Amino acid sequence: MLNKYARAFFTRVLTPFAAFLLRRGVSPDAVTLLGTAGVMAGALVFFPRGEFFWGTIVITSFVFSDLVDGNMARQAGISSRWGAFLDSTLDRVADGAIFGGFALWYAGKGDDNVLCAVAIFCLASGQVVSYTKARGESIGLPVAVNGLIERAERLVISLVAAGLAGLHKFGVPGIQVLLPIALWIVAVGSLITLVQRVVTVRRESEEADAAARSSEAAS
Ligand SMILES: CCCCCCCC/C=C\CCCCCCCC(=O)OC[C@H](COP(=O)(O)O[C@@H]1[C@H](O)[C@H](OP(=O)(O)O)[C@@H](O)[C@H](O)[C@H]1O)OC(=O)CCCCCCC/C=C\CCCCCCCC
Ligand SMILES: Nc1ccn([C@@H]2O[C@H](COP(=O)(O)O)[C@@H](O)[C@H]2O)c(=O)n1
Ligand SMILES: [Mg+2]
Ligand SMILES: [Mg+2]
Repeated sequence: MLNKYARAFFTRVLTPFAAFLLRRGVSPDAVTLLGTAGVMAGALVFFPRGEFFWGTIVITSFVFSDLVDGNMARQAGISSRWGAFLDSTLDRVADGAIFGGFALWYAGKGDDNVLCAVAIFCLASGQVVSYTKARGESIGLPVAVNGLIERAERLVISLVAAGLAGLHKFGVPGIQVLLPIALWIVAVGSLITLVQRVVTVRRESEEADAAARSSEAAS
């Protein structure tokens, strides 16, 4: 939903910044790499220590690079297969660091095995959700479904909750409960999305196989 409705808005807002970077000689690949490094640092330095507010601030400063890199490539007319591969692959790395950071907190000082497991489930299911689309497309299917919770939703739900939960350290009472709630929502939403995508791939692959068999029989 966010990919559909919010992308146009962010494209308008970020286009001047992307043009500025291009004028300064920065490449889209450099933005992809630097953005991922920033997200990883924010997630792995701050989240395992329970510093959710500062971790979210650092991650938010870098995560929008994922919208800037493609914007730069399109403006400069240099969109490439390599760029698409690098972008998607490093998305997986960044997501691993974010949910891994939550899991490390709950495995350590956060001391909650159930939430540690939920965070690991969010990490794994998010990766599998993205894989279903990539693998389906690689075998020639359209995978014409996005599903309930795509990457943008996973990030917005968990980061808004983490940022607000982090305000607990500044004296806001009770607010830390938002992070467990968000992780449960992302876990359940990702499971539903996974089922939606698998069902779609199953239907599309049966249709494609049937069409191939009938054209073989006809010839
Ligand atoms: C006192 C307040 C303290 C709290 C501070 C909190 C502040 C802010 C908190 C959060 C901000 C989070 C922003 C997150 C933005 C995410 C942007 C982003 O990276 O989106 C990426 C997404 C997908 O891009 P790609 O096409 O490159 O990726 C593809 C995708 O990954 C596919 O995976 P799949 O979806 O299938 O699982 C892969 O299959 C594919 O390979 C891959 O290429 O981009 C978009 O979707 C575009 C839309 C982005 C919309 C972002 C909306 C942000 C909206 C609001 C944030 C601000 C909220 C502020 C709240 C403040 C609370 C008090
Ligand atoms: N280093 C890069 C990054 C991205 N691209 C191209 O942009 C597409 C992704 O667009 P986003 O708005 O989601 O970032 C990607 O598929 C590539 O075509 C690129 O060329 N180089
Ligand atoms: Mg990108
Ligand atoms: Mg991306």
